[in-house]
Amino acid sequence: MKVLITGKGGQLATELIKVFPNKFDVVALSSHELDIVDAESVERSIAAVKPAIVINAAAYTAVDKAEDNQQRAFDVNYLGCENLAHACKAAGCSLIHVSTDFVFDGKKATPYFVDDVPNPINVYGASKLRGERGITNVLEDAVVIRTAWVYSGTGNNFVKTMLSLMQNKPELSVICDQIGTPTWANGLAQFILHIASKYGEGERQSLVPKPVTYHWTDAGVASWYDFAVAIRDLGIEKGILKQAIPINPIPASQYPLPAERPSFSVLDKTETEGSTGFKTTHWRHQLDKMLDEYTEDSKLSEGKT
Ligand SMILES: NC(=O)C1=CN([C@@H]2O[C@H](COP(=O)(O)OP(=O)(O)OC[C@H]3O[C@@H](n4cnc5c(N)ncnc54)[C@H](OP(=O)(O)O)[C@@H]3O)[C@@H](O)[C@H]2O)C=CC1
Ligand SMILES: Cc1cn([C@H]2C[C@H](O)[C@@H](COP(=O)(O)OP(=O)(O)O[C@H]3O[C@@H](C)C(=O)[C@@H](O)[C@H]3O)O2)c(=O)[nH]c1=O
Repeated sequence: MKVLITGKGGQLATELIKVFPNKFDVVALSSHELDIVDAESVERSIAAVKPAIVINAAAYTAVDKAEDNQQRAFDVNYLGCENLAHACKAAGCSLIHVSTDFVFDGKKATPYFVDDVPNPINVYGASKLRGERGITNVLEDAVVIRTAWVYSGTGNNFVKTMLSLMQNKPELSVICDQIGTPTWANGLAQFILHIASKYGEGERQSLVPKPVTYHWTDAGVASWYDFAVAIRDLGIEKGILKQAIPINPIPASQYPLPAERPSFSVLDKTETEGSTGFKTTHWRHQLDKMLDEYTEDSKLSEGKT
């Protein structure tokens, strides 16, 4: 089965390429090869590749920059999604799209259900919500997967930022009153593979009978502070870090940023686990595995093995 992945080079696309087995004919295209904002580019690529499924891993993910680049954030995260949905509909292929916990305002104190009412509090979240709706309004068998706090060995993310700061700073202050769930991009890619594998199981050649939204993160709950402490402690244990620098828990009010973030954005996965049969793994266990892989990859690139 042919699968087209957008956003090649990003964290998720990189892991998707790794986890999809050979029985899938995977074509991944970078933003230079397929610009999702350009409707013609989208139509051309889908017509040329003829995929059964498109996985949209392309997005504008710079949360703070989006506040000043609203137009670009909406172009990529909304128009780009609509372009993909229309092209998939015309070509008769299915679309798996990835969205975010930042569609919620964070005012709940218990995990968000799929049908809780979204109310984004920053430009990035608002653009992603428009993207979700742009897709589900057009495509009958769209799959939208909301995830959160994604990290991997590729690109920019909290884990790599923390490891770098922990090697260069005497101490760190990290927000303790924003609560969510870290998610290893590799686990998310495995979940997407599980969903893609269901293609064609039903009567129609489609993924699902009607548009569906899943919540998918790793299991458990953490503040950015908890996450930073785990990164430090596992970093020491694995020899990535030489010393354990102090980490001070601070409120978000003491770390002002251009974009406001939800103070609580844990996603409830029980419905997703029940309907897909795919189980989440605790974030700390996933972080442990990611750091092992990261250490191995660093050794390889330094020619130490
Ligand atoms: N990172 C996170 O913490 C979270 C991410 N998500 C969602 O998960 C998905 C994957 O995120 P992640 O892998 O982390 O993102 P990355 O920022 O790592 O990668 C995004 C990719 O999208 C590409 N891209 C940007 N604009 C376009 C465009 N116009 N056309 C085609 N490609 C484009 C980028 O290419 P280039 O570099 O060339 O611009 C890049 O390769 C996104 O939908 C994101 O919103 C959800 C929750 C958390
Ligand atoms: C570097 C640093 C960050 N922080 C805080 C700021 C922020 O609230 C939090 C995380 O910062 P980041 O900029 O890495 O993450 P951020 O861009 O907020 O991450 C979000 O990205 C988008 C794409 C999503 O969809 C979300 O799910 C979420 O993952 O850590 C500290 O408290 N201390 C520090 O030293």
